Amino acid sequence: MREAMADITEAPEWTALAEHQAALAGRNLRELFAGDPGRVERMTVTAGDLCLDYSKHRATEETLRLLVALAERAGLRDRIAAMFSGEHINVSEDRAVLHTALRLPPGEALTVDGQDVAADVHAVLDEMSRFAERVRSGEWTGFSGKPITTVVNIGIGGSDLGPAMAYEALHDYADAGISCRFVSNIDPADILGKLAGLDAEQTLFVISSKTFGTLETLTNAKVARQWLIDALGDAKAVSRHFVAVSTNAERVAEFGIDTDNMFGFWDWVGGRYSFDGAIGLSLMIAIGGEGFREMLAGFRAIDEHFRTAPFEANMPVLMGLLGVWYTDFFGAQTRAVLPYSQRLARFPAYLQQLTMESNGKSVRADGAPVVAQTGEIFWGEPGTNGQHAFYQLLHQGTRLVPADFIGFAEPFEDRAGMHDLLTANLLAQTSALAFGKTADEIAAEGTPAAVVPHKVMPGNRPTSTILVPKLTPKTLGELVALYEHIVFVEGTIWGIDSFDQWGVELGKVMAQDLAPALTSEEPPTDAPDASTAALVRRYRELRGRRV
Ligand SMILES: O=P(O)(O)OC[C@H]1O[C@](O)(CO)[C@@H](O)[C@@H]1O
Repeated sequence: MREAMADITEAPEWTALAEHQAALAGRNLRELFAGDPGRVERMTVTAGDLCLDYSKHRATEETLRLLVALAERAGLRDRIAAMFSGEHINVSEDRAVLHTALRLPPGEALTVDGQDVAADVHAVLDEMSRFAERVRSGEWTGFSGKPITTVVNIGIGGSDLGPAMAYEALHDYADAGISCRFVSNIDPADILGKLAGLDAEQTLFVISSKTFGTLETLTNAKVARQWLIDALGDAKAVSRHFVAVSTNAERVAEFGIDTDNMFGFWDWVGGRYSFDGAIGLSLMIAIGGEGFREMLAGFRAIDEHFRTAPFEANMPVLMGLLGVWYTDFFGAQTRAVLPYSQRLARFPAYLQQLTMESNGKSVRADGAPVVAQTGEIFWGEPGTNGQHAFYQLLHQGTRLVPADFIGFAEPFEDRAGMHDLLTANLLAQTSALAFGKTADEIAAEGTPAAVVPHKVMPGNRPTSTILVPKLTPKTLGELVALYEHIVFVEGTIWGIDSFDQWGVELGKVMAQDLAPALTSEEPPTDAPDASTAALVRRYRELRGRRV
């Protein structure tokens, strides 16, 4: 039986925040800015290369003081120390949570549960680098002796979203002429689409699965293996074209991949926290070991900042606390993440797993029901596409949607001043969201009275703006670590275990149970409920099977 946790909503700090919210609710951002010339300077914080302006939040100095007090009450300081030192803070699985060890600098020691974790991490990184270099230089060839030109990562969830997002973000740094594709869905359209046009002789498959037991990944991997054998006419080709990333050597061997060509990690790395380790192999092959290590340096810079900066100047702490502020004191349900970079198109999808699989929980770490709302719903699209789709609701809808805007000063390429226009749009949006336009201002422009209410821009809509010099391996690492730690801060306040994901298991088991009923030519037997039974019959009818 775990020790019962205190109810955070009963803490005086929570009550103080609730009272403060009531007092602040009637004040808008125009007022908060007008009465406070030092606001922007005070509400700007840097961490590594990231600069966050959080002045456009419905918060004052007092809000931040109270939020920081809440963090202290929740024991955030000790929790951070516990995570970094390898305590088993993933209580439901009795595991350490050590993704931060994946980016420890060479030479720094960390022993956890009697294991030299730092040495293990660097041994795998070195193996990955050696292998990546062999592929990149053409020394590692396919079965027929030709160099590899395409890497296909097969994985799902954390074994896909991280490397897929990072490859798209960093493909300009792919300097060895090797491109990557990512297959995840069990829908055959995914793998068939990604295999189309590939030259089997020059394709390397990286089968990425922490457990090596995931239905989607193993099924796709089998399809890929058959495709390769059909194309090259020899099953012996598999060993030159398949490598694995996993914690489970036994299953890798069972699948038929030589464990000499397996890159390992450990149960103290959660899937959604893993692409800065071996799960990033495809990315490393594309951008090289050096680029990958630059990315790790970015992660590390934010780890250090998170671990050491005072809460008042700590970017992940401030952003996490503001997440709690809107979720629990304003009733906000969602948070938009709006990168003004086409290269970060997959960043919101990546964050969805990172944040929602981590903090979408209704019980606390001690097994008792949560006492507050948890788990922001993350969503977003790159700017400016979102502006022409859903920003209408952000500006004039009835819901409060706090948003993170992410912009980059230096482009990779530019035509006709497009990059400055992109940035101008980011700045315009955050300003319009914050300060809006009043009925008087609209009427003064000569707008007919009947139209004025439709054009009123209420403003007072909170945003963070993160400005980054350039999208590089390092700054991508910084951005990802920032959100990893935001998740941690929120999870700590809510008292939940942010590192398990039991909620995904039931559906997986039920799908396995249902599959025979769909595929058999015999009449269907049991289904779990009447609706599902009827849908099974309908599906079989449509598929021309006996009902
Ligand atoms: O890497 P694996 O073991 O194939 O798991 C893939 C994904 O499946 C999940 O368990 C969710 O279903 C994720 O947490 C994980 O990232």
